[in-house]
Parts: sequence; structure tokens; C-alpha cells
Amino acid sequence: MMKLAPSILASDFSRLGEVIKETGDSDVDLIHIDVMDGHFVPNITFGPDVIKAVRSYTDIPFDVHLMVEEPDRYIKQFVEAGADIITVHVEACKHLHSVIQLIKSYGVKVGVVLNPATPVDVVDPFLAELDMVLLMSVNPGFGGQTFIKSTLEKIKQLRRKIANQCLEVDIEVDGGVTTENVKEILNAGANVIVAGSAIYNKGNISESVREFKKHI
Ligand SMILES: O=C(CO)[C@@H](O)[C@H](O)COP(=O)(O)O
Repeated sequence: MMKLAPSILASDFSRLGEVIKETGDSDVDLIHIDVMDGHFVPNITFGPDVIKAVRSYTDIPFDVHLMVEEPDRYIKQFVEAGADIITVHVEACKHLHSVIQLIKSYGVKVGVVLNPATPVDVVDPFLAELDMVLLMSVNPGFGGQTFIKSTLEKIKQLRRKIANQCLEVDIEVDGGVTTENVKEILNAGANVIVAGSAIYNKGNISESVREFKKHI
């Protein structure tokens, strides 16, 4: 089952509440929220207070992608703000397994994120403990970049690992996904698609979602 997670990074921040409502009222499965700290990535976005402020605008699950150094310092705040799934970068955690355990201890879903240069094998020791692996298909920090093609091979490798262990771990792909390449990404084995510019740069959100889904 393919899931669509629009990334609000590309949306109009001056009307964030309405954007969340309009997105939630469209045919989407998750709302992808990019949290950037200006250290792990060279950009700054929003923190838990902003997420808390918009949480009541929809019931659609919030998929919170922490591009933050040592994210364990903030997990509790993001859970309290209303995150349903929290993903952390393997490159940003000093003690990755303890961060996974910490997130699970709050009863929310957990995922790890791999940058384009990080090999898929890093998930081997704890794949069975995860709900999702997010493969970045651009270097994190900004929307509107071009999809890195080598991600397709990483998706296939990861799908094989998940199938070999008979697990039900989602593979999410984030960065440069468009109506032109989404089919190839799904065929490689991804089942959760993040799309920012492809959804929010075209005016009406529901129409963009409907149009995007025609290509799946
Ligand atoms: O996390 C990130 C960027 O760091 C992504 O979520 C982007 O926001 C995706 O945007 P598009 O590439 O779809 O415009």
C-alpha cells in the first residue's frame, strides 16, 4: 500500500494552519514535517511549539523528520507536540540504538533516516525494531532539489533486507520526487513518498494531490 506524505517545507508558512487543514482534507496518508536546527543541516525551520500550534487542524498523522544534532534532547517535546512518527538521522545520533528505544518508550512510531552517502547496511543491527526507514534522495536541508538516482539501488537493497526477514518496515523516500519519477521509486520498493515542491508549488493542494496520485 503506497502512502503519500506531503512535505510542508514547500508550503506557505504565513498560513500554516490552513495549509495543514487543506492537506489533511486531501487524499494524503501522513503530513511530513521537516525540523531543521541550523547545525545538522544549514537551514532552520520550526520546533515543537509550532507543531503543537497546528496539531488541531487535522487528524492525519504527523511524520516528524528531525534534522537535528543529538535529537534525544528533544524527543519528549516533539511527542508532547503531537508527533505520531519520529525519524532521526543515523548521522546525527551519538548512541543511535538508545534514541530508538527512547522514541519507542513514548509509544510513538520510530524511523531512522539515511543521508544519500550513508550505506543501507547501517540499519542491520536494529531493522526489526523500526517502523520505517527514510532514505534521503537529496542532501537534507532544502526543498526543490534534484532526485539522486543512486537512491534507487539503495531502495532495492533495503526492500530485500526487509523481505528476507519477513518484516513490515515502511521505506520512505524524500527529496526530488516528482510525477515523472515516482513510479520508478515505487517499483524499486519504496511505499511511502514524501513530496514537497510537487504538491505545494502548484496552487490548490487537493488538486495537486489528486494529480500526483494519477501517476502512481
Ligand atoms: O527533508 C527534506 C529536505 O531536507 C525534504 O522533505 C524536502 O522538503 C522535499 O522537498 P522536495 O524535494 O519534494 O521539494
